[in-house]
Amino acid sequence: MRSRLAALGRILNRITASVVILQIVAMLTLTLVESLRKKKRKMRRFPVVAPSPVTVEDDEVTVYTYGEHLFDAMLQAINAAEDHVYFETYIWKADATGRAFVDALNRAAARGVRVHAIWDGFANLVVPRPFYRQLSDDIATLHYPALPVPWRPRSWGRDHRKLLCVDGAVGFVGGYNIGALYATGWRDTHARITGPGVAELDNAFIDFWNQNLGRRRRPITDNPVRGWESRLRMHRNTPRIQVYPIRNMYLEAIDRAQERIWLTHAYLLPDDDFVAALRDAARRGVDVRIIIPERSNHIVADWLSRGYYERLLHSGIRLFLYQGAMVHAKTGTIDGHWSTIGTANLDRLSLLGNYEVNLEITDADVAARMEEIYRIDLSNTIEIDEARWLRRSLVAKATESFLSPWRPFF
Ligand SMILES: O=P(O)(O)OC[C@H](O)CO
Repeated sequence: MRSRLAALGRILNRITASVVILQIVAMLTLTLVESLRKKKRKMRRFPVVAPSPVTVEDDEVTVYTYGEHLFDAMLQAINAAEDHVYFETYIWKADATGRAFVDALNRAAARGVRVHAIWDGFANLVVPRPFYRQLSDDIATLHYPALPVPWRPRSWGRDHRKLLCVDGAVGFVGGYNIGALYATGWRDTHARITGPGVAELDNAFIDFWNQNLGRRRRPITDNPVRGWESRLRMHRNTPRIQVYPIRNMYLEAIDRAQERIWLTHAYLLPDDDFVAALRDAARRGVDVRIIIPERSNHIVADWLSRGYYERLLHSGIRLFLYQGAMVHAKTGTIDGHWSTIGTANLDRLSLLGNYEVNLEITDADVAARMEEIYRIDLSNTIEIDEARWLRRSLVAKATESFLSPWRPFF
């Protein structure tokens, strides 16, 4: 009996290993085919909204939806810096845009501005090290380690944040990484803040820096004063202390919604509770819409994401596929009151894995701007029709199911 069980165990192990290998082969094949197709695909223009500031109490919030506009504003802020620059990015490409940031940071350091720069090691594995060596020795840097300590799960999170703070007077946060492709080819969203709300961003940067001093870095001793009742609040996922408030921020806002929940997300792989919250909202009559890229830059993520569509559509949630360009935004706006612009995707890596920052704004004027942007984005989408979606090919359905066990890894 024991030997039969052992034999059965061996067979099961082999089947499991074969399925896993097949899944990996399938994902690699999809990625390879897509990368060949991508080379032939032409980038298309997409509608954008000119940035203009919205007043929120003593702050001003400007929403950026086009990379060139944003990068110009960021470089302008660095060029005008007099006291300090805190710069943090997930991806920092070694191209013309990346170099423009190196040059601006170097110029700021050369005129005596205190400059700190952080970038993620894993996200930039393909970027040649000499690129970062162009940064002046006067700049305090943190190349966040590419490899975590395997036996310390708290070290597994990537630094997925995108932040810039200048002189405590102006700050930027949102989905944009630094690179030429993002300047013109991707539709993303970032916010620029001026006023006391910048302290929220400063504080987020300083905490991260001071938690990662290592042996050679000096702490930042600034202590930005943050208001208790501000309409602008920063939520920070911090794996090191096992705190992930961004998921909760979304769930709470979704739970409050009475009229509309309009989300735009690059990668849609929500957990079951998140899906349940959206479905509950749709069932109580809330207009729930999600804009997602028709084709993102990660084809495997797209296939995993498609596995959710049926359930979402069936509950009355409307899905809109963004056409001709990668939409990389991580935003939401609810009921004309609440908005968020941040770095967190709707996937496990962002909601329960990485360092992330999301700005939560409770303000009708900002929500109106976000809705205006949403309507413009909608004009560049095609809505998924539930009946047609149900008729998609059997191969497509099988691929979605076959890959679905990998969702928790994204
Ligand atoms: O991780 P994100 O959301 O900054 O997106 C980055 C792209 O996926 C890079 O391939």
